[in-house]
Amino acid sequence: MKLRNKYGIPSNAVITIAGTVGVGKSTMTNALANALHFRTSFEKVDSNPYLDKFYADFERWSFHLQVYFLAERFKEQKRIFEYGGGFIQDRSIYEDTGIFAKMHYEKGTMSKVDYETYTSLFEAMVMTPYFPHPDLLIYLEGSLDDILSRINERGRPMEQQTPVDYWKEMHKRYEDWINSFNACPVLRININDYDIMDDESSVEPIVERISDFIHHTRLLKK
Ligand SMILES: Nc1ncnc2c1ncn2[C@@H]1O[C@H](COP(=O)(O)OP(=O)(O)O)[C@@H](O)[C@H]1O
Ligand SMILES: Nc1ncnc2c1ncn2[C@H]1C[C@H](O)[C@@H](COP(=O)(O)O)O1
Repeated sequence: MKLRNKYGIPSNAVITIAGTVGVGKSTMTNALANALHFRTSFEKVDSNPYLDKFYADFERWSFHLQVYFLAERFKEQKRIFEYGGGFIQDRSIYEDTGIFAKMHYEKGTMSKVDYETYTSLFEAMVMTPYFPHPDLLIYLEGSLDDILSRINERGRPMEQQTPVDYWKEMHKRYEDWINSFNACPVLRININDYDIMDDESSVEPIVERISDFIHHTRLLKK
């Protein structure tokens, strides 16, 4: 029996996976999409025309990269809407502004005027009643050491060449961000509490938690 039926997950649900770089979002996106027979929405990394340049020179490319990600995520949002849901999404649009753009502005690698332009574009596109929020945001959390090991193990050169302080700053910001995030319901999962790489069946307890969560929050909405 499909796990989706067993746990009564609505076929139109939209679940977004959030968390810092390297924490395991893409891996979780694939595992959940396979288990639930949902479609996936991934962010563009290999074909991203700005990412390498951005890591080589934050100041020069941070605005370009944010605008690129915003456009890509918005197109994905439209695709999800057109299919009528049933998606697992790798990273939420909220992290672009709440983590990345804010961090680069506050660290001085994005100018004030660029940040304001970006923020007003984000608000015009996202903070409207027409933008559907996900049914659930799964927040993956883990220790900085575990995450640094995963970044190294994955081996994207531009991330490995980035100073550890960058990932440390991001890790701290993620914790602060999730503690005040309220755009949609949040399910927090510690990366030490599952092992989907070695044991595919360990996704089932996660599906069960998702089911409890979605049913609870849908009941509250009624
Ligand atoms: N549950 C897990 N257990 C062990 N390693 C994992 C797990 N999830 C992801 N990884 C490894 O961590 C690295 C980063 O995972 P990835 O899913 O690409 O992270 P993200 O999408 O959050 O950047 C990859 O090398 C991946 O194989
Ligand atoms: N909005 C963003 N600003 C800067 N960098 C970003 C943004 N969104 C993603 N990224 C970077 C971080 C990683 O190097 C890659 C992919 O992210 P991952 O968490 O590994 O899926 O893009």
